[in-house]
Amino acid sequence: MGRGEALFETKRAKGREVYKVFSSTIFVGICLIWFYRLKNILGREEEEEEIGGRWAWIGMFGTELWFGLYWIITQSVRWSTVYRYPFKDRLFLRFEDKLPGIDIFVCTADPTMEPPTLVINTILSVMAYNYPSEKLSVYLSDDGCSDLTFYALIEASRFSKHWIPFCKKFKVEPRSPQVFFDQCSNPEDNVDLQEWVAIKELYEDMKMRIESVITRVAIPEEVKSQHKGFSEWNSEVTKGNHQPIVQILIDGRDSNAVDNDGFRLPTLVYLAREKRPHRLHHFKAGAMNALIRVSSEISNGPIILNVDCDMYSNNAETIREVLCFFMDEERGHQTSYVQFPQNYNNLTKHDIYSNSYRVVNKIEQCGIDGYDAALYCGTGCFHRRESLCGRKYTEDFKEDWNFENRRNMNRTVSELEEASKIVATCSYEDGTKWGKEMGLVYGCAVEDIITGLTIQCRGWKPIYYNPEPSAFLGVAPNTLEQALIQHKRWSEGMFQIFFSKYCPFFYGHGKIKFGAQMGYCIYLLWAPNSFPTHYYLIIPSLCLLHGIPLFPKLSSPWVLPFAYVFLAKYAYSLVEGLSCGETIKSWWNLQRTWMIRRTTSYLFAFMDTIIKQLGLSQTTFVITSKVLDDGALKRYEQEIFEFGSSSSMFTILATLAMLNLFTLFGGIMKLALDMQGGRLEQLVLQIILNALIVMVNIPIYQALFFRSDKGKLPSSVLLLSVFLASMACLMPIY
Ligand SMILES: O=c1ccn([C@@H]2O[C@H](COP(=O)(O)OP(=O)(O)O[C@H]3O[C@H](CO)[C@@H](O)[C@H](O)[C@H]3O)[C@@H](O)[C@H]2O)c(=O)[nH]1
Ligand SMILES: [Mn+2]
Repeated sequence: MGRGEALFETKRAKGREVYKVFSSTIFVGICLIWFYRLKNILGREEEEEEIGGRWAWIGMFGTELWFGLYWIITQSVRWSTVYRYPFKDRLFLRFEDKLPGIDIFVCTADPTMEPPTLVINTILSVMAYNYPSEKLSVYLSDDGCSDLTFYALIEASRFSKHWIPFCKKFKVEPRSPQVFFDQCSNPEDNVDLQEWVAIKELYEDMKMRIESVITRVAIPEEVKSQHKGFSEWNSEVTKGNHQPIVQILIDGRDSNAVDNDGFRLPTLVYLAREKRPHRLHHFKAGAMNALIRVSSEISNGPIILNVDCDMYSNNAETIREVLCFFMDEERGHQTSYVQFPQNYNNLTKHDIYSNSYRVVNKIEQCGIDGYDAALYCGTGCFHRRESLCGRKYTEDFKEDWNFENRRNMNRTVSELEEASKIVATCSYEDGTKWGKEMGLVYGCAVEDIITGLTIQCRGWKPIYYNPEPSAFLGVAPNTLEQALIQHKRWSEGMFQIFFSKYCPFFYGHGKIKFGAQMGYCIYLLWAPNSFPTHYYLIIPSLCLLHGIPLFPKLSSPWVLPFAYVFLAKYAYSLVEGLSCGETIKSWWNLQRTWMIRRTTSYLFAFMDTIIKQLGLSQTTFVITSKVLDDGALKRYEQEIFEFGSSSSMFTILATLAMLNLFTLFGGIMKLALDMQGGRLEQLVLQIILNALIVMVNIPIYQALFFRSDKGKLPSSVLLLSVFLASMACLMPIY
């Protein structure tokens, strides 16, 4: 392999031309549907008089117009799919002795929802990367400012002396100890049995110590005496009100900081940035910006990896692969960040809450990448420090990869800590560009997406890379409520971007490609999908009950576009899903999940966005919990829907389900009594639609009527939903 060969390659997906032809036929179908609606609304007056439902028809037109336009937007990312291939052997030949320093940021925010053992497993997995340890620096940002998390990190720093050499010696994968021991309850062939038993025991002991401290709530005095850092937690410190805390637990420059085999350890730093009441802290974006500054004082690596506390490294080689995208002589200097997909290790077989995002990860993200606009998704992302800190891309930009040049070797640990505290105060950002043009952008619940967009608009070209096996694995929300809360935050944050000055069509105009602008809008417009979906779930069913036809009759040729668009779209979606690794059942679950998200999370997100636009409330960030009680966990594993409370979201779901049940039976009964063949022919499509909705809702009926476990829907929800659905059925339709 000679010098100068590219360090990575980009390939375009095949078969896109065929797809373009196919999607054009769907487009024709959609236009015909629009035409049919318009024609009927405008020119059907006499007939109208007797059947009624004019407004219902107008609503159908509006709904189908929206769905059609939204479908067009989703096409952009299917026309330009690219795949990336790094060559890490070439990197090895050219750069092995010149590898740069890497700074790794892990964010945590709450010791109960994000247990310290989970956090340190992530920390240990990234400390153990197959990379020169003295060039790695790992930073934990603790927005919970919890001495329990701090204690766990001290324990992890000690355990790492055993864990890192063990991983490197036996090429262990994955390098999260918990996951590693869970996955192989018997040591594999390549691992020495004695050493395996010894290290497992050390791990279990450590875990027990951490958990026993957690159950005792307060840290025992004898533990506190082990480290000076505990003195920071005096009686006045609370989560939302405390001084900045920076503790360098391992100083990678120190020649005494070595593991059991005598090799240098990575730097390890604990950070709790200052927080004060009445001071906005900007959630994760604020934490990340503090991390950027603190790390620039301590290690100042040119590349920053950022992971959420649950996203452990699943492949020890990842850093070298990523460096190919940054260090390629030809194109590397354009790369701002390399984003990996968010994958999870706690998915069930048929993915009941549709957390796998297989099509998004394998097609849509690659499609946006094809327009040089890979999305930044907040975790599993390697950034170039310069581009993240607001630098504009210029052709002559050249990174200084030299490790020694960048790092301050002379300052003592306490000098570094003091300097870091200054940049981690609340007031440090006052009057600066942090949160606007520097670092992560403030004021949006999806700080990641908006930040990625601004970086692209500064001329950089990010990369999306989806290797096998996954580079990172995390914890997906495993109750319905958690999943919906997450989607509410996401869809709200994204819709807010659409309305802000960052709307890709304006902000990105002339800076990113039009396809990319459309690609962004697939996600930015999640929230407004809620109304048309509600409409389609309610009105055709009610009209069925009232005998008002909304679709062409079966013998009319106008049935064809409806049937074609529906069948072609769903058949394609199924094929696409299966090709990305969905099962038929998980695909079916996905259709249900979309319905549920759109009718609940997106509805609330839409309304809250409007309220925020009016200036009536502030951005918040509701953290998704990563723990579950045993009963709920068991139900999750058995793929039984978890409700268990009477939240308003569940009431909406139950009401929609009951309504469709009533209208289906009511509508069919009425038809049967009527005995008019012509009527039936006119309402067939509505019956089919209504029946499909009922089928999708089966788990909700089970939770309402047939279950007795804790995760069922409470009877108060049943009563309320029956009441609301009946009222809706009594409503006249115009
Ligand atoms: O005030 C806060 C709130 C959250 N976090 C951290 O942010 C991360 C993501 O929070 P989580 O509750 O797990 O939300 P998810 O929906 O799983 O996060 C996804 O979506 C977020 C944007 O909504 C991105 O920030 C995340 O990176 C992305 O994984 C976690 O590590 C938290 O500890 C903070 O550091 N400070
Ligand atoms: Mn998460």
